Amino acid sequence: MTIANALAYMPGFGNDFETESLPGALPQGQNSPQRCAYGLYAEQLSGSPFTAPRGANERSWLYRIRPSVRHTGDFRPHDRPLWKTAPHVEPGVLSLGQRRWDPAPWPEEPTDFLSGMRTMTTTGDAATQVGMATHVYMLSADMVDDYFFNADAELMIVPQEGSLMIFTELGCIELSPLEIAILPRGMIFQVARAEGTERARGYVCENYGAKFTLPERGPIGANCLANPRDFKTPVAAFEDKETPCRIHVKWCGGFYVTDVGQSPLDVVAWHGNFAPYKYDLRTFSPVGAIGFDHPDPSIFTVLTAPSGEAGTANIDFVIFPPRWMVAEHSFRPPWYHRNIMSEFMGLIAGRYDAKEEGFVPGGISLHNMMMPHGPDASAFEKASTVELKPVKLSDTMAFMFETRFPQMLTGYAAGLTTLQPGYVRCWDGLERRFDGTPEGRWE
Ligand SMILES: O=C(O)Cc1cc(O)ccc1O
Ligand SMILES: [Fe+2]
Repeated sequence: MTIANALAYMPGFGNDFETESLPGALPQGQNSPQRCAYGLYAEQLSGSPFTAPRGANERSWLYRIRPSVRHTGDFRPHDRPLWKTAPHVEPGVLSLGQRRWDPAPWPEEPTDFLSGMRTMTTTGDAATQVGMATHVYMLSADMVDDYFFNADAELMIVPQEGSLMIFTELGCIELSPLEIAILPRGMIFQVARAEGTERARGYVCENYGAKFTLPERGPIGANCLANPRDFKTPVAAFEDKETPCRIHVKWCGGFYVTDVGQSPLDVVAWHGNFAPYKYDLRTFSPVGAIGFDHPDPSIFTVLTAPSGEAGTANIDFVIFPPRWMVAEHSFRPPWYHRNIMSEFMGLIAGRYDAKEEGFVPGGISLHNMMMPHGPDASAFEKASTVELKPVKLSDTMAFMFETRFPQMLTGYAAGLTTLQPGYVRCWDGLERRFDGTPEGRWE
């Protein structure tokens, strides 16, 4: 990539930003001058209906070398058989149950961010803007003359291995494991490997519904959890490239490609609040049990994508970061539970406290709607008998895409050789301890 600007970010969540990569490129005092500086075209990108209430109204004004109508031609269908969109129910695949996967095998052929995308689960309906899909990406090649936009969804990218350089219409984001990026619906971008990365792997959540936003903090007050200033939006950067390029589109579950004669990443200046951003998970300030018991994992919500119903998210993005465990006279790991929401989990680094083994970095677990789960037998044994000193849980970063809807497995997910056939055996050791005495039986 040739990028006509430095890699720099502006802090804040949902701010109204302004940035220009050439002096005077951004009009002042108005959006649409009769003639824009540098011969640029003004274009509005709307991320909400024009009439959305102020707090939910998102749009940006882009000042670009060509209007984006010149960045599309005829769309040709393009096959991407491993990237699925809801509604998608694979015949013969059972989605009910508890599942766990080791990291998926790397593709034999080189793949880029688009060809390396493999869908694990889908739910809802992209066309009615409800639900989501989960994917893993595995890439060993850069997008060079290929660009992409996703009309179906906002994208959350959660790297697990390798660093990415994401060049969007509004600027560049360098993204490494323990960071996440959000790319707004419809925004054109390109993904390459950052310097020093040969291959990269991670998780993606496609959010078909309302955009991710910060959860309310309630009685926690004005600070902690994810703080707004730790969200970073890139400054304007543009690519002035007049050679044949392709723009790929995902639209209502279909994939299409169109040829253009130049780079669509030609935005020299922009202002507004519909913009990509990244967030470093290490800046999340967890608030937890400093007395006793184990709170609901919603205390670790980084971002939530609301549905129309209060407190019932289309998606909650929750992390399990390093933290002190100090609860007294308590079983400290997650309790056994059944959840009306469904839980897709990934492990970015280290170990997860509810599972002694078998859940490894790059792996996935799925505990679908109302499916019972909790600590494996050895984690139960250990947590039930350990001396309850303050303990630092370090070297750990798991996350959860939790949705109000059941998640449907794809044929790819169900057929992976890395699907662990004996996962449910991890609870086999949870024997009867009831023997009629208040102490129970602990050998
Ligand atoms: O199932 C899981 O491991 C995720 C989870 C963690 C927790 O601390 C409480 C509930 C929950 O679903
Ligand atoms: Fe759970």
